[in-house]
Amino acid sequence: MHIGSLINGIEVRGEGREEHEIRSPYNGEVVGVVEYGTREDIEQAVQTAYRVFHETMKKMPAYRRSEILRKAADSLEAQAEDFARLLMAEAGKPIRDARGEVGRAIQVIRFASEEAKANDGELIKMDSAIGGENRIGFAKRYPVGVVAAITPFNFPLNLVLHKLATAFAAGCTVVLKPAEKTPLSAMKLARLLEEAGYPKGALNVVNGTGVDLVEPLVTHPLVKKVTFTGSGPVGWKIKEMAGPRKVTLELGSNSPNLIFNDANLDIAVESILKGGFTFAGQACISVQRVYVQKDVYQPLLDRLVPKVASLRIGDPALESTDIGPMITEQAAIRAEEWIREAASEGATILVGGERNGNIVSPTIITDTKHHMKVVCQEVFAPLITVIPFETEEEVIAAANDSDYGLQAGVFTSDINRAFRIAELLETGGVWINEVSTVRTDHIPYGGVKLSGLGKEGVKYAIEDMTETKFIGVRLL
Ligand SMILES: NC(=O)c1ccc[n+]([C@@H]2O[C@H](COP(=O)([O-])OP(=O)(O)OC[C@H]3O[C@@H](n4cnc5c(N)ncnc54)[C@H](O)[C@@H]3O)[C@@H](O)[C@H]2O)c1
Ligand SMILES: O=C[C@H](O)CS(=O)(=O)O
Repeated sequence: MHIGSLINGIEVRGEGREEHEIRSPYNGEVVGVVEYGTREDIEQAVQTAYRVFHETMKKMPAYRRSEILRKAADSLEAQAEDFARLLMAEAGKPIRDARGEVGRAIQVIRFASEEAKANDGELIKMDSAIGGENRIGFAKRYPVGVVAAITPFNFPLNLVLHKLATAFAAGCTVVLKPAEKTPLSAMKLARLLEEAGYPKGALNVVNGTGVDLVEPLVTHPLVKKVTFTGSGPVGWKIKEMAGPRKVTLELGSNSPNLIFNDANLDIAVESILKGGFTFAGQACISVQRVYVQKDVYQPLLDRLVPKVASLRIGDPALESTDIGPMITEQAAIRAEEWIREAASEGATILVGGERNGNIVSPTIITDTKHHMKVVCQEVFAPLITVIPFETEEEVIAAANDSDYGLQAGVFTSDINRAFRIAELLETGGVWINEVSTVRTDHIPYGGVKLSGLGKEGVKYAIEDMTETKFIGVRLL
């Protein structure tokens, strides 16, 4: 696959644009070539998106937007295996996980198709206010216009769709800057959306690095909303750049998962195994800090350690592979350094802790201290820390002692405790008897503290791509 950027339905390439190879994170094979767009491409893309918003999208009825999205979902379903193989190739995602991502992406488009036809406002009970008698009032939502979308490498299809399908459902147009490590699936998706009926220029994609392209994109006067998913430092910098524009930030975390002595340990262990190590832990809600009540601490480890040790590491193309490569060797080296640093300060590596090229073996660390990076920062690697606790108060304080707050998991069979803790955890979402890593694509999703700003989840992302206008009538 050789791609450029997509502006007004035309793939722009050549004319001095730099070529970059996309290589498999597993074996280094060339998977495709991308030509980086320029600042002028950003200018063209935003101008196009602005024109198409006013000339075309504003006139397109909701039922038509819904139909186009439905067609896109059908088309993605028909090409699901091709997309899964591309995700596997460009991101090194094990093929079973890649299929899972495509399955979710199809659902995202279907949710967006339904939401495109949902109510876009509400009637206000005007006479609740003194002076509101004989008035009719309603709040109606309108698309903001041009949306700038910036996306990460780890779910290069689904997280792109959380922005593109929702913007289209809302009636907005988009300029997308996908992760430079995984631009191929984004471009294949853009073509699919155009074939399904997106008007030319409703979706524009400019490929290249964030450093080069994001500042001119998010500061462009015609851009009305910036939606970013990625790492915290970059996200908060983008918010500063974006100034008065609406901003959504979906950032990282070091997700806590709390296991009480009345929990079903088998379910907890299976859930941690999946939630801590899928896609080599490269998910923002990956299980990272596992707090276990003292009397079940050793029994939990006795069950978990052998299962983690037997995860199958290797070629993401194989159906049997559980753990593939990390996205780059640099990312794997960083994880290895954090593990070594913790060990040098007294932490115990119960299993894993080794690196071979881009692959970090699935790792469990105990005897950690709060200040260790593997505890207090986002590890974003196949690594969990297991920490004992005694009381509910103690574990709530420990879980909340974090700069982040995206999702949490709590395992207990005591319904009162479950709700008590759900109220007290400082996170955007809490699961009971499920790990932090689970997300269905229609729930409100987004972090507090340094984990982000605003919500995604199809309906919620659409809301954030609209402005509410009050319209009132005085009855004469
Ligand atoms: N909360 C969520 O929904 C969510 C989902 C997925 C990933 N994430 C987070 O994303 C991170 C991993 O993804 P990543 O490595 O692709 O993130 P990243 O921040 O490096 O890159 C994300 C996007 O930002 C751009 N970018 C990078 N550096 C930039 C800069 N200096 N200026 C402007 N733009 C820049 C990249 O080109 C890319 O498009 C993790 O921290 C993870 O937790 C969060
Ligand atoms: O990496 C973080 C993502 O939000 C995980 S998911 O794709 O939404 O499940």
